[in-house]
Amino acid sequence: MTGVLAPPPQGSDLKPVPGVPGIPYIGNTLAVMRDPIGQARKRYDAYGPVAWGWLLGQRTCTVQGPEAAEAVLVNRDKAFANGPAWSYFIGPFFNRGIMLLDFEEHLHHRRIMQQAFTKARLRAYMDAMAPGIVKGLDAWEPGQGFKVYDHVKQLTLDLAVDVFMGVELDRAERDRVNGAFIDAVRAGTAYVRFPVPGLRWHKGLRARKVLEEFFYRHLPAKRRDGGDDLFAALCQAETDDGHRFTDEDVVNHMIFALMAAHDTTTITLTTMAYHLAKYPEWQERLRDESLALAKPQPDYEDLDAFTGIDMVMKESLRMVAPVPALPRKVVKDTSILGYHVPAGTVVVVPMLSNHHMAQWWPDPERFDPERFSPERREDKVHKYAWAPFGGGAHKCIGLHFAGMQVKTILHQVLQRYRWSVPARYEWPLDTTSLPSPKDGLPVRLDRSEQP
Ligand code: HEM
Repeated sequence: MTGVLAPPPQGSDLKPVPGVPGIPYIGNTLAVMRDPIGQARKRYDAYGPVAWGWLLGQRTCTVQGPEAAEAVLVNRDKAFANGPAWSYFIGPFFNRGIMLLDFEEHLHHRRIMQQAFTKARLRAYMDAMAPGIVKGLDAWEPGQGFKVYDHVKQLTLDLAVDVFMGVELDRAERDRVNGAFIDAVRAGTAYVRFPVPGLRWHKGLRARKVLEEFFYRHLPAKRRDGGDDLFAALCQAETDDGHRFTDEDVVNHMIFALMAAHDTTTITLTTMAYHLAKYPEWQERLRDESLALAKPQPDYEDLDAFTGIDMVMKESLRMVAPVPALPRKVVKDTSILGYHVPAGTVVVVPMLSNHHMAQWWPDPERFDPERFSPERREDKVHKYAWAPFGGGAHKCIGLHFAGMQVKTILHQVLQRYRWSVPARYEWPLDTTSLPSPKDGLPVRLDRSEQP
């Protein structure tokens, strides 16, 4: 049965938000998790761009399309807050991470953090990453059933220890920190959202303690000695007017940044690998581009020459947005595209399904990297039509880092390996949390004859 979210204020010309709430707390959650794109389409056809329903235990207003995304993410009258919305999912494990801060306080932290993402810093991260990529890829064992997702996840996790932490760890300590980190990320998607020993939430809280202890232990040396890693950069970051992070800030931001960087680049690389396996002509085109560079390891300036990799990366981010939805809590009555949205509502910008809207993308289910070619630039149709990195004050601070890491790794993979899937293979994408292939994306991996 249709019901409105809340009646608009008397005398206003705002419209009420329509929707089908469904069973309280549960609503349409299962259907949306199973098929977010199909459900979004149905909702749009029935109610238009702004509609509400129960989702994951909350009264949630889903706002579809780039115009609504812009209104929420640009957040002109500061009606939408990140902290209370994201905390519901990841608060206890990523406490006071920058994405969970709002308004003045967020801006203050963001200005300091920006110093850790300058071009000079990115160059240094790229150099720090190089040996780890070579070592990681050389250890891959060609054959049938090579699980791309699992291997890329391990690689990016190992790189995170080098580039983010910059601390020498023996294998046991590396595994302990990696394990804690994985538990903290998993906890965010726990069904049982209170600590029961053995279950995700409990493990997540324990993991947070392990990570805090680890970073506090290494912090004095980082403050003293500096280095080319993110941990050192956050310790040293200072704005022109002399603001720096406290020890507590550094620890909170490190734990959050690890999470923000790791799963997202893993998903991006896996989605690219999937499409390059399905479309071997694209794999060959990118390999030619990589071989034409004639360097095993690109320099920062070389990244611009990877125009094919860039288009495939953009198209992969369009087809599978690694952060599928951006939640916000409405902190004062507001309106979106002329609909009245009262304080207390959770608003969700569904980036994954936005990227599949036929109103904005011709033939949206088709893998077509050329749509990002200079001649076509289909993303130009609206500033927020393609927004896998979000927008506004919280726009991903690591987007250039992500591009650098993804392109550097793929360049190395293309030089060393070829990979394929059977012609009829379609990956089973799990969208119940951050997207990932249920089967790990098994491919046939062969060593490339070329150097
Ligand atoms: C392809 C890879 C990536 C994607 C798709 C991605 C996506 C996003 C998105 C959508 C947001 C905004 C969330 C919101 O508005 O609620 C975000 C924020 C953020 N990302 Fe990324 N990200 C990626 C890689 C990275 C990397 C590599 C880093 C760090 C090195 C990073 C660090 C962050 C941080 C710190 C924030 C919070 C910024 C703030 O609140 O001011 N991300 N990311």
